[in-house]
Amino acid sequence: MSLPRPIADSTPSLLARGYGWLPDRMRRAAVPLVRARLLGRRAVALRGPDAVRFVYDERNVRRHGALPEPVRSTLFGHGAVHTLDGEAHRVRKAMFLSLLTSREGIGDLVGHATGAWDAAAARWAGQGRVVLFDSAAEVLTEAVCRWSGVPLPASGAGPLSRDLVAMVDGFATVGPRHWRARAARRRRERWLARLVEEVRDGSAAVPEGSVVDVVARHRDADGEPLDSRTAAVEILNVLRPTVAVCWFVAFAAHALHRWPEHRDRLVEEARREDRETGGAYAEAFVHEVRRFYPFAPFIGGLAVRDLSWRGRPIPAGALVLLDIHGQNHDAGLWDEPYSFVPERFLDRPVERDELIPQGGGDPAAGHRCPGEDVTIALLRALSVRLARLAYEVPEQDLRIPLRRVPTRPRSGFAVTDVRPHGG
Ligand code: HEM
Repeated sequence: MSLPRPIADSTPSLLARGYGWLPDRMRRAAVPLVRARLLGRRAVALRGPDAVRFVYDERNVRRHGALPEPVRSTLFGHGAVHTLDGEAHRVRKAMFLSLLTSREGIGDLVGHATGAWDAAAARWAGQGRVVLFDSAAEVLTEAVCRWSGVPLPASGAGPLSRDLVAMVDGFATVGPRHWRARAARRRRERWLARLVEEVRDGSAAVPEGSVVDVVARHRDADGEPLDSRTAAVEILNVLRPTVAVCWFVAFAAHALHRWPEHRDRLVEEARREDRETGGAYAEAFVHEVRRFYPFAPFIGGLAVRDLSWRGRPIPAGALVLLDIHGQNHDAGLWDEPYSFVPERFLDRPVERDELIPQGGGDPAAGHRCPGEDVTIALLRALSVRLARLAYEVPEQDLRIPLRRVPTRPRSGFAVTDVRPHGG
């Protein structure tokens, strides 16, 4: 099977255009399939619920060998669950799902996060200027360490939170941000591998059933425990994305600033229902934050064999991308996709393969994010707290550049004159 004509490599264009690259290409294509060449490899990009089912079918697309080295050395780690297929993936994934989907476990994590937020908010009141992105990252680092059995460093949550943020911030770029991400990963993998070794030889103790305990005792599909470095990689695959919820916290602050009517509705619902962690409206708000604001641009794997998508050939070995950002703004799926309208999620159930900010399909059977319930619960509770917090928004650069991946409000969303109890 061959492509109609040679295609120039689009990697520089992707790096330069960021979130706009794929949706722009899609807009120009007559069919929802784009052909490109990335990192020297043939690539096709798809979108839509049918494409989700196609891409998440392991008979079509597999992950082994698909992730470029710069992404493995920053964002996910070598040997991570993201890179596995078949039985090896299912067994490793079951470990994550057991840790991340129990109602009780999520409730405990949210409790740690709201406790850390309230303590931090009391401190913010005495500070001149607070950058919400950075402060939320510290709150979430403190919470996830307490919850997962990872000892909080004596220096506090700050340096660790900056390393965890760096791993996400530097995966899709060249230059200093990328080198910071690599260094942060090396440092934290070494530190957590030592912790796993100490837990295994009995010189350190962690709570039974905690993330560190479960990962240290986990056995893979081959019956073998994880080597300590891979165990560290997987512990980081809980810590790092939990802290990455700070991107959505900054976006939630941005939304409440641009469209303040949502603030009253969040506060009013929490008061009416006596639910500190928010109700149906808070959940709809969170879904809209995850849909509307750009975070993960796309996911990808390799075509297992010669495939055909809507009659169009995809050669074996091609990189198959699912256009997450584009699908979350597809006018065929969402009315007025570029308007921020949480109510859209009150009117209809969330379809599994339509809203895909954290991947699609069934998380147990494929690679969909196992932390989606955690993300929603954390963001619900913190959005309500954010809505209740009184503060001023000083002059700053709140633009969200689409060329930067991952993006965020340029200023990180700074606030002043914080009054924790609504002034
Ligand atoms: C900050 C918000 C988050 C976003 C935007 C996000 C997004 C994603 C995306 C796009 C994927 C890839 C899906 C695929 O490859 O098909 C993924 C996978 C994953 N996420 Fe998340 N995630 C978030 C939060 C979390 C949290 C809170 C955790 C854990 C505490 C988590 C743990 C994971 C793991 C372990 C995987 C790999 C799953 C697999 O390969 O089977 N994520 N996430």
